[in-house]
Amino acid sequence: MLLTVRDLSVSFGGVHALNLSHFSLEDKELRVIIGPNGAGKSTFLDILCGKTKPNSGEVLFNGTPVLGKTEVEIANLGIGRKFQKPSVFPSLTVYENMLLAFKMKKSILASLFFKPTEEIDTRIREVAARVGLVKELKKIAGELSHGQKQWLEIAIVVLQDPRLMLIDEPAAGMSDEETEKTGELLMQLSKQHGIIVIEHDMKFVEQIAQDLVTVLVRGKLLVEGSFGEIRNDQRVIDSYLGRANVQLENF
Ligand SMILES: Nc1ncnc2c1ncn2[C@@H]1O[C@H](COP(=O)(O)OP(=O)(O)OP(=O)(O)O)[C@@H](O)[C@H]1O
Repeated sequence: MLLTVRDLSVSFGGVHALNLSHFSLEDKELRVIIGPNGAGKSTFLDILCGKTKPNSGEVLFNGTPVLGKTEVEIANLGIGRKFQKPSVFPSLTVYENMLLAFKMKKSILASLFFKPTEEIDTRIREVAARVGLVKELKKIAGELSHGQKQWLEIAIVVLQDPRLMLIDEPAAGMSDEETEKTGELLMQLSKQHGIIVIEHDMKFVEQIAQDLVTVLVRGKLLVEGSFGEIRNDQRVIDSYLGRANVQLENF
């Protein structure tokens, strides 16, 4: 198992945000987590990357305990996070943004004297090709389309070469074409990385859910199953698919 989670619990001001009895992910598995607003999906990813400290529980990443480690230590262990909100530097080029992914791995002093090597250049071009941004490398990131910005964010996570990528709503705000391209990209990436994706767009979930889908409701695991099982599960329909925040257009 790449990731094993037991009895993970966190509350904010007395409100249980997450109470997850178990969760596990295989190496190179692509898992989609769905659930209504406030179900604890982002909180779960926040705990996995060290942004939020749980009250109790256990998280083993490749056999190593994660809880208690800092965000940097967890990133160095091999867990990379892409947040929903774009965080690329808009005035830098795509290439420069990607270069920063290498600089940020170094100490402040070392980053001042950082010189891109041919190896780094090759790697940037290789990852840019994978996310479909080769022609945009010299473009200012602020001028990219919304979808391209999201792919740049994914590229930056990929450049850190994590064994596990945590991705929050990658298709939010994307056109149908961009959404489909993102799905193809994630499926490609899952050949090399374990991936956990949070998503509301059910058409997109259907495209990428090749393995299990996990449904969280009010901080708890409601059910796990294939996309087909989840879609027809009455408990999932009652607590999520029948509700307003799920994106079911064209579904
Ligand atoms: N930093 C925080 N302080 C206080 N309450 C929080 C904090 N983060 C999350 N919560 C609460 O914890 C619960 C779970 O929130 P979370 O954002 O994890 O849900 P979610 O499933 O990701 O929802 P959405 O689909 O809307 O993003 C909610 O009740 C939320 O208000």
